[in-house]
Amino acid sequence: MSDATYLTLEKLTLAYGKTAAVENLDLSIHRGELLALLGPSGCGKTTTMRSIAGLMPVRSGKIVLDGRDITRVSANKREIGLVFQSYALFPHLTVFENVAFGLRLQGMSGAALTEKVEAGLKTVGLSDFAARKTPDLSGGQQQRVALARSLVMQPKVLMLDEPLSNLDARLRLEMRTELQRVQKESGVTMIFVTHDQVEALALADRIVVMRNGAIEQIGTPEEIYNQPASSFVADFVGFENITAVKDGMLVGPAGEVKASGPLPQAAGLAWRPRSIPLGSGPYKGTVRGVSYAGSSREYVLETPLGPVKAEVDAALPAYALGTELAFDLPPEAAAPLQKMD
Ligand SMILES: Nc1ncnc2c1ncn2[C@@H]1O[C@H](COP(=O)(O)OP(=O)(O)OP(=O)(O)O)[C@@H](O)[C@H]1O
Repeated sequence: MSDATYLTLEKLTLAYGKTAAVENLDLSIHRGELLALLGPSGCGKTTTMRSIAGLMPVRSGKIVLDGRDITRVSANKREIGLVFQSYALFPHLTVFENVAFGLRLQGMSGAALTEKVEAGLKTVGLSDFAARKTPDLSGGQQQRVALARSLVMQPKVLMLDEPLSNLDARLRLEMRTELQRVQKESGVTMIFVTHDQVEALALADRIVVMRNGAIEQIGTPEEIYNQPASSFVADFVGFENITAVKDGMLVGPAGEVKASGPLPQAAGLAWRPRSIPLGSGPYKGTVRGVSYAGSSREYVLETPLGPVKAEVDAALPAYALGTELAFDLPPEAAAPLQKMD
């Protein structure tokens, strides 16, 4: 991956009729990068991806790819590949012919075609399946065909819409690794859309968290996971305890308490359940929920701030429902948030 900007979205506004789905979006993507567009349903991920592919008109703003303004260039002239959630394979054609399809449309044939298709199938690990019809493949294999079919066209950018959502849990893990490998080996710039934070964290070089048609935060998986900028991102990546901060107080949905230590410059603080010490600390809460998760137990405490979630090692003695427990919300163990809802 190089640092040079390869694909740029400048003040991009996209709308359906009078309703803006994406507004004033600025984003720079590097060559060879694997970028995730992450966000809840309706935040504008698909709309953004469709506009890059040329399938959604741009209301205002600009899309520049490899130094060329492609804002008004038609989809088939953009050199951008798209792998849909449904794969959209031709069921009556073999794997080989599915992968060859776009190349044939370009007029390629004979040995050159065979060589390209075989290389594509090899990249995705499907060399032995060239003669099969696509309905006789597993979901993961069908996805590999869709991937090979796009890769052989040597797109400048390959976009994938929820690439793993149709696969079962085991295949999803396998395809995650596979996608990463193919991307690193082919060096193709990839953008994938997902609403699954685990998938985005596992796969992407950088994550763009979207919300209501705008970017909430951009960062590496580590930055998004450990240093969420806002309560929205914190909540999205599993910080289940979030308080606002005001005049030395922690402010929760039900009330406020004095902070147990010096507070950083921040609008709020966020803790994952495993950062909450149980059994000691200046605050008191009552156990209202316990759930066992193999190696740990998660407790929901009723507290003056509102519900607090804490996760402790399952090897420790369990607390019964109704037990009153001391706990802490140590500011030094929290992620400081710059923006609160
Ligand atoms: N064809 C359409 N006509 C009108 N509004 C639409 C259309 N498609 C999407 N929208 C609206 O545009 C906004 C962004 O939708 P988009 O599909 O880009 O979100 P998304 O983040 O991809 O969601 P999902 O994860 O559910 O696919 C939403 O408010 C949605 O209701």
